[in-house]
Amino acid sequence: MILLFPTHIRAQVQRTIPSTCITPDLAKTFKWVGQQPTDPNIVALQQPPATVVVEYDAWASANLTGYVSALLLKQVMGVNVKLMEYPGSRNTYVRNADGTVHVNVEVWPASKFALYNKYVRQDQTVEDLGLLGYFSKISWYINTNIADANPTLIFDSWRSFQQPAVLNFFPAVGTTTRGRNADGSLLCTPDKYSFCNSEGYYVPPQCQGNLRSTCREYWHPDPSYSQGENEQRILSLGLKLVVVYIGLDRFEDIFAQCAQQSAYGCVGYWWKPEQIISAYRFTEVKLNPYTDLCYDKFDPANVNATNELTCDWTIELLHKIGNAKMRQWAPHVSNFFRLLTFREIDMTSMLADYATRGRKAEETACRWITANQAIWRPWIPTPPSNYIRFLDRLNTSEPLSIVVIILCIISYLVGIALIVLLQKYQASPSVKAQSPPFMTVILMGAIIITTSVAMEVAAPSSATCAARTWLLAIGLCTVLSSITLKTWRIFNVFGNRRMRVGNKLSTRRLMTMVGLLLALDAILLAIWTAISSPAEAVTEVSATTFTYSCGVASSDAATVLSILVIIYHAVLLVASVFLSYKIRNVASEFNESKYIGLATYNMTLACIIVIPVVFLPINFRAQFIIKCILILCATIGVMGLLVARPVIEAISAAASGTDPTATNFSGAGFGFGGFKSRGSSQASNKPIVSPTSVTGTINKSAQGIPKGSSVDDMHNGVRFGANFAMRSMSGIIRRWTECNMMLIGGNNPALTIGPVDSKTIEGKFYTALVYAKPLEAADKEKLPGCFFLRIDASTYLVQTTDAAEAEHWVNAITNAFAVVNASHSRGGGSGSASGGTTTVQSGGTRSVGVNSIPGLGTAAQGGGGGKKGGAKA
Ligand SMILES: NCCCC(=O)O
Repeated sequence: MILLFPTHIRAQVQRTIPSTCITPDLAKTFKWVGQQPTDPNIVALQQPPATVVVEYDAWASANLTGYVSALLLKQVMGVNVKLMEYPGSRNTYVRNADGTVHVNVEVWPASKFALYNKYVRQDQTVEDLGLLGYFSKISWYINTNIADANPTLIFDSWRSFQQPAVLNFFPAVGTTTRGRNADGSLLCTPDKYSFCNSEGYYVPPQCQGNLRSTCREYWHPDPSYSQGENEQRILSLGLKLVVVYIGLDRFEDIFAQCAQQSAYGCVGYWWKPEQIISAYRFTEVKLNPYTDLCYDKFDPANVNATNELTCDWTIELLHKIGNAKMRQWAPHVSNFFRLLTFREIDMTSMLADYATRGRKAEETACRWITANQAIWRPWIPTPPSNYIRFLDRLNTSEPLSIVVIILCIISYLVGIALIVLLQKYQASPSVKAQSPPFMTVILMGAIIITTSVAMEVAAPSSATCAARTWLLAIGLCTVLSSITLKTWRIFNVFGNRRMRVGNKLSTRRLMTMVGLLLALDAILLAIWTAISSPAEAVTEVSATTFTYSCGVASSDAATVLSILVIIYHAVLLVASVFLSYKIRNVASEFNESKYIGLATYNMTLACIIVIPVVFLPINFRAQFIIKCILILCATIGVMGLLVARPVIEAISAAASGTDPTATNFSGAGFGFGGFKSRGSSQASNKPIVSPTSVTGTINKSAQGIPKGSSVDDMHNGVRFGANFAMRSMSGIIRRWTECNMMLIGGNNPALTIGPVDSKTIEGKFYTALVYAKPLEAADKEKLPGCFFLRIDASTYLVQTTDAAEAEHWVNAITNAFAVVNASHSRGGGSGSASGGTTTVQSGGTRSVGVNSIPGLGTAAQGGGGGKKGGAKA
């Protein structure tokens, strides 16, 4: 059988459910509503869903059943009910299956077996919620008065409608106005019901053409009710009737009006139980008794002469149907509808009340509820044990919150202190080299992130939930975009050999880019906020406790937006990691790739842990502390590695007087600022090379040489530098150290570095793998007179008097070690580095050690002046 579902274009109506019927005191006894615990921490939560849509189809008994169930659900069980009246019943299975409605309280099954099989048995998208309790039957009725007024004629048999003498009492075709849909179209049109003609009538062959005037009107409220059955009966029984579809809204009045007079007859489709049948005088028309066999020959989709229907309707046992998933998401509502049953007397008494007391279904339903508590009381299920749950929320005075608040305060103080110190030391090379404007922006980002963590302590609400996400995202974007763009500039200036655009990447330009990235982030966040509507949401903690956490509307669009926001920040994070990796070998004062790498590693690790922790179903306190501590550690780490480190270097340099920008230096320290004013080099003592007392020797040789200057001893092939400043290019805090340097040329070259402070630290003697390199142009301006010295794998910055002096040393070292370095590279490569280094005792009295000159890296331990490994001394 083909199932046809005509489109219902008559609008459905939402009915208002009164809020006063059951007294609050009575409702409270069922323990679903009105539970007001004295402890303010106990909150009674209704189970989802917030809204259950109850359908009833537009006739009186269903209207009453709908109102009784809606009033009880709303007022006794606290469920939000939307009560919908539908004009046609046939699509109720589709509506229940797709969730447009959740329940239909009164379904007439006889004409819907095929639908039942499809949706309940096969698809299982609709659930049979059981019998409603009262019986029903559809019939043809005539007004009793016409039969009483004409006792010689028989009106109440189907055969009467083959008799012209009887038919003469009934309205001629076209007398009664046809019903229309809200859009003005006729109720029955051929596109929706194949049996109807374009005039909106069903006209059987025995009434077509000239025969039309011999036929009379048969009144039908709606073509979707018992679809095709009336039409096939008229055809199969050869009745002289044309079906007029009047519409349910007018049918009752027209039929009741007919019942109250005897001048004309009317025959139409109606049913019991129903109020007009009991309130007015109607007589059922006798049809052949119902048999299954009789209905087997009927096909509602094909009303024609090849099919047949000649018998009566069967008695129907009405039932309830509902959306199959309701059992999971609203078990208490599903249980209520399973238990809902009315006796015959309940419905007939309600219909009588409805007919006689103003036809207001909500009032009749309320009167019945008030008078029949004993009947409906068993329908109300007992609330589940977890219906009332304790609210367990994070308190600002509990230890976890206090720990987070203290960490936030520390983070704020570190951030603010660093901003102040940045201002103070902005001219110091170690600070200046890292671009103070970027460091300030990074600190501001860190402070914004800290604020987002502080918001975690505040109770969730629409405002705090949105603020947490906004602050975290904007803070992250500020930090990451600053790091990325700063690193990008270094990459382009020093690392990217193909694209030298360094000069174009001014700080102002890069700051504009940071602003653009932030603007894009803000746009993404604004769309995310509009679509996701962040707000507090109930989260189960246990069977008896719940908490409020931040949640978002669950929709595909919201998920996509959340993923986009995460991807946007992940891209910035990956970009900063990638660029810091790319510049890892750039030998520049600007290069802090190691620290950027460490900072981004911290942040990546925090994200890798925080994101799953936020989504995992773990205890909200554990979530809170893990999330806050990780974010704060990463934030403080970023401030420490990228800002505090150069600031501490600057403070340290200023304190020791080795800050090249310092205008004054203390007597104990070494001031590069004073170099240039110390005059020209002058020859003095000839250095004596002795492996056993190198430091003492070069320090003796340094006496009398102006600080920072060099002398060449051409006779011995020695170049001597006094009071240079040296600093490692690696290490967290890189301090300048004052030292003397002696380069010995010839077949066995050697570089001796001796600390000026020879009483407390030791010197070194290098015989191979010693390289020198000039600074990049950008560095030269900031660090005048400096060159890079690479010994094995460690790189140092050495500052001499001026650029010419630095260049001289670069050339001298490169030339002196050219042959030895080449043979080491060919032979053992850099692995032989330690073999080229001998640590010498200071003053011949001190023991040999590692890290003997702070800031100059680690030297292999050597004997008292002996050479080790592959060194070619
Ligand atoms: N009350 C009559 C309903 C008939 C039908 O649902 O088709």
